[in-house]
Amino acid sequence: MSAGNGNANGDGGFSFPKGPAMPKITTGAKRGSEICHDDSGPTVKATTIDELHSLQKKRSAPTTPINQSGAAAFASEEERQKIQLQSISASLASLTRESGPKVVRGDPAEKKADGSTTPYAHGQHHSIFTPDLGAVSDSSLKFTHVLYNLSPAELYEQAIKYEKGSFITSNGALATLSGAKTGRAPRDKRVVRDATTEGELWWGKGSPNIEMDEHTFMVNRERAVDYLNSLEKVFVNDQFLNWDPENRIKVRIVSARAYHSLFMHNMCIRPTPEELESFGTPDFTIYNAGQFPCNRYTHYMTSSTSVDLNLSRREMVILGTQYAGEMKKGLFSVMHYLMPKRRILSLHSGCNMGKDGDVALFFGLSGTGKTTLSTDHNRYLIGDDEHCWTETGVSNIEGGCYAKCVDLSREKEPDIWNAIKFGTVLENVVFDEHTREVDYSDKSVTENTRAAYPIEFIPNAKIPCVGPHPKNVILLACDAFGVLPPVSKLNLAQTMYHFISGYTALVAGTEDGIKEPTATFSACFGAAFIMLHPTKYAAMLAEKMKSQGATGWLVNTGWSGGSYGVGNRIKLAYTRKIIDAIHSGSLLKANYKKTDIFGFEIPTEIEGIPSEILDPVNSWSDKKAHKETLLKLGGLFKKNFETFASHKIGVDGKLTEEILAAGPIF
Ligand SMILES: Nc1ncnc2c1ncn2[C@@H]1O[C@H](COP(=O)(O)OP(=O)(O)OP(=O)(O)O)[C@@H](O)[C@H]1O
Ligand SMILES: O=C([O-])CC(=O)C(=O)O
Ligand SMILES: [Ca+2]
Ligand SMILES: [Mn+2]
Repeated sequence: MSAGNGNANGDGGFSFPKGPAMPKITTGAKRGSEICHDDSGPTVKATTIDELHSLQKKRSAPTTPINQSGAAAFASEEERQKIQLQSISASLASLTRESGPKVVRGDPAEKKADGSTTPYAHGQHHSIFTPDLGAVSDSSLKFTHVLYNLSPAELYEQAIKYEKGSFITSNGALATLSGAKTGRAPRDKRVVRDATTEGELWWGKGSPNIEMDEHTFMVNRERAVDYLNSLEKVFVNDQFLNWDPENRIKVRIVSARAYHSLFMHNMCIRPTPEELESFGTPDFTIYNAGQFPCNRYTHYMTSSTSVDLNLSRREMVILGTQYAGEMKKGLFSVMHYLMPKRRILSLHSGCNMGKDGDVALFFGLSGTGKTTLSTDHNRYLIGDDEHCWTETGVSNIEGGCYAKCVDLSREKEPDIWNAIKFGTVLENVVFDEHTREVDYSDKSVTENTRAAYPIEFIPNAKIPCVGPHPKNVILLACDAFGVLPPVSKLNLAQTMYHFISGYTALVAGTEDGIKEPTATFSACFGAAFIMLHPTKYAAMLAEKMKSQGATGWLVNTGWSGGSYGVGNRIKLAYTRKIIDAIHSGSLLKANYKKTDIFGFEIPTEIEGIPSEILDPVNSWSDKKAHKETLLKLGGLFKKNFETFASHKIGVDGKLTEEILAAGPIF
């Protein structure tokens, strides 16, 4: 038994040997022979642990001095915050009861000095707003905490503390789950049909606008608002849409999840502190109560999901789906209504620009390659999904990108790979439980795994995200039939024909319920989001392409050598070479031949690509099957176009005729 060591006693506990007291350890007694060195470095100023913690966080000062001369001249920061909260309280108001909930800024979990977490209206806290009206319901007795435009770091903490399924992956991204819905639910989208929208919007067969009445909208709005107000805290994002300063839209997103707040932080344009100070009233508000279902006893509700757009009220309500893409695409629908009113064309397209200022648009349905191909290391990225084309050029609507992650590889898509880092939202991906390394090939949750990141995460993003008029208009189709050529040069009428047709073989997953590629036609390469008749957008596109002398191209990013199941998807590396040849202008100078049925002009050679794949018939071993499939697809195009045959496109009757003649002929 050695002195100084504890001994196990009979009870399995420890006792110390009695005896002379241990010699006291002294330090620094003899210079040069210390056994323990003195630990008395500089000490912290705090005397209690709470005080120490209070030192850690520096208070955010008002970021700019209050502008006394400008329009937004507030007496004090306190008053400015009060006005801001008043505006948020008004946004959250139940329209059948009180004027708005009591709101307070900050995290309810953050204890105040006196240990309380609930603020009092007459307390000293300066970020409180209490409406004057008396309480007529229990919800008006409580406070709703507002987490206003939180930073990514704060949102990470909120998500990890309070939202199941939130994790930090090894690359620093925030992995989240969107719940039962992992794609948009277009069948659950409703648009209010009222005196104004009745005549303005596209209704009926083929239209994405399934009508609902104003009253039903209010029922759902009340449901969403009551749900949000019942929570201890809500997230509020005040942001912008559209990089064109003259056509910027102010949006407010009220949501219940840090995931949704961070997603919109990344996807919308982030205001500077100065811009936020003078934000004022939003032009459009989203109420995202996605965790809460809609009530199926409500008229027009055919499932427990409802995504409702009311253009007159400038509001959108989300019930029964947590898939964040609904917010992004809901706002896009709004832009598809607002912009054409200003003679601006809104486009479901990616957009990038070369070193010499040549701009290309990439149209295509979900999964056809807009994000993948517009993210090009040799070009400036203007945006990956939603743009406007004005009298002066193009502008991105969004402040971020939303990339598909299925089978993502560092080697094939390095810029997207590197954009997945701290701040990025990673939806529905699977990762190693220990290392937190993401396995992008794992589709256990969904095929439609996504990364949402701010556009500046792409190194060659063009900030501000605007550019001159497009030179090339590239229509992307992922042809599961494998009969469309890898690239075709189109004349204007053909470009319009294919723009209105909007063909692809939908890649699994983005829209709820679709599991395998199937042929789809979606007008303007985004019928789910347009608000007016497709010919309205087509006429504007024709007019702009004509006046700018832009060239149209159709690029098949889908199958080659046979249909889905027999052939293979065209190598991304080949598609990139094709796109390079379009950008450089070399493809315009190539030799062309005309194809049967579709009458496409196809190049006979492109540098870096085996020439035999340029004409699909060469890559099919079964020539008869090829011909049959080509005719089958041609038939599907014809049938789809029937509904447009009776519509005049633009002012020029001649163009309409040309467009009708630009489809497959057999
Ligand atoms: N030849 C190819 N060209 C383009 N993309 C390809 C090709 N082969 C495979 N892919 C894959 O197809 C997917 C294209 O998806 P992308 O995110 O670019 O779609 P998107 O058009 O932006 O759709 P959404 O509107 O839904 O965002 C990517 O996962 C990409 O890796
Ligand atoms: O909206 C989404 O979920 C993804 C997308 O970009 C599209 O489908 O076009
Ligand atoms: Ca995309
Ligand atoms: Mn899209």
